[in-house]
Amino acid sequence: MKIIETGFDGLYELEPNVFGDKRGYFFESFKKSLFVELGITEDFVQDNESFSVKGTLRGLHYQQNPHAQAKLVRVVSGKVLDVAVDLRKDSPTFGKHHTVILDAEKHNMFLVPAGFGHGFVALEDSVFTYKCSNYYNKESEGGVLWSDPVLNIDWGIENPIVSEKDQVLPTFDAYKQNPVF
Ligand SMILES: Cc1cn([C@H]2C[C@H](O)[C@@H](COP(=O)(O)OP(=O)(O)O[C@H]3O[C@@H](C)C(=O)[C@@H](O)[C@H]3O)O2)c(=O)[nH]c1=O
Repeated sequence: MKIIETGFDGLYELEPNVFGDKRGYFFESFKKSLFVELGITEDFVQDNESFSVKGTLRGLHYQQNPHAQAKLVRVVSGKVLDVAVDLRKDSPTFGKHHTVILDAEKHNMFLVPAGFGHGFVALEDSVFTYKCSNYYNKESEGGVLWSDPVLNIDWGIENPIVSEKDQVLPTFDAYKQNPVF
């Protein structure tokens, strides 16, 4: 497993070792002992999967403490642009974001720690899967508006398909008035 630094504390891209042969491929998508060796000690307790048609955008989401979640995300088919925004008010990268293309053919993953807003746009029809270090808790859900110009995220798309809930998330300036991380 190759771990790629992003310049953000706790945020990593991961590239597993993939064994290809005439049948197809094999790789270890999660192995606790290996992650611990890499310094990733999250206790993942829930796995999620979603399917998004090309042009769908989900995010930017988080759960507040004590239900905050680290997420280990990847796509099993298709390709997405994945985005993590640092929402930790005392972080040197507060308000900044990092993007990575998650590609089913590359099998790469993104480890997004608690304290980040997370979202993605499907560049193709995509099946997205992720492990979470805390259970879903509806009352703890929060988010920041994906299109907020203050965040300056280049999603590479003009009119994405967005849920009603995600169209009315607070701006980053509003989040800054009452940060939760
Ligand atoms: C996230 C989640 C949703 N749900 C339900 C609530 C709702 O009825 C339905 C769809 O939920 P949402 O619209 O919030 O799904 P979605 O927009 O895909 O939410 C996800 O977005 C990405 C970007 C993330 O980072 C995830 O943590 C999660 O917030 O699924 C669960 O039952 N468990 C869960 O863990």
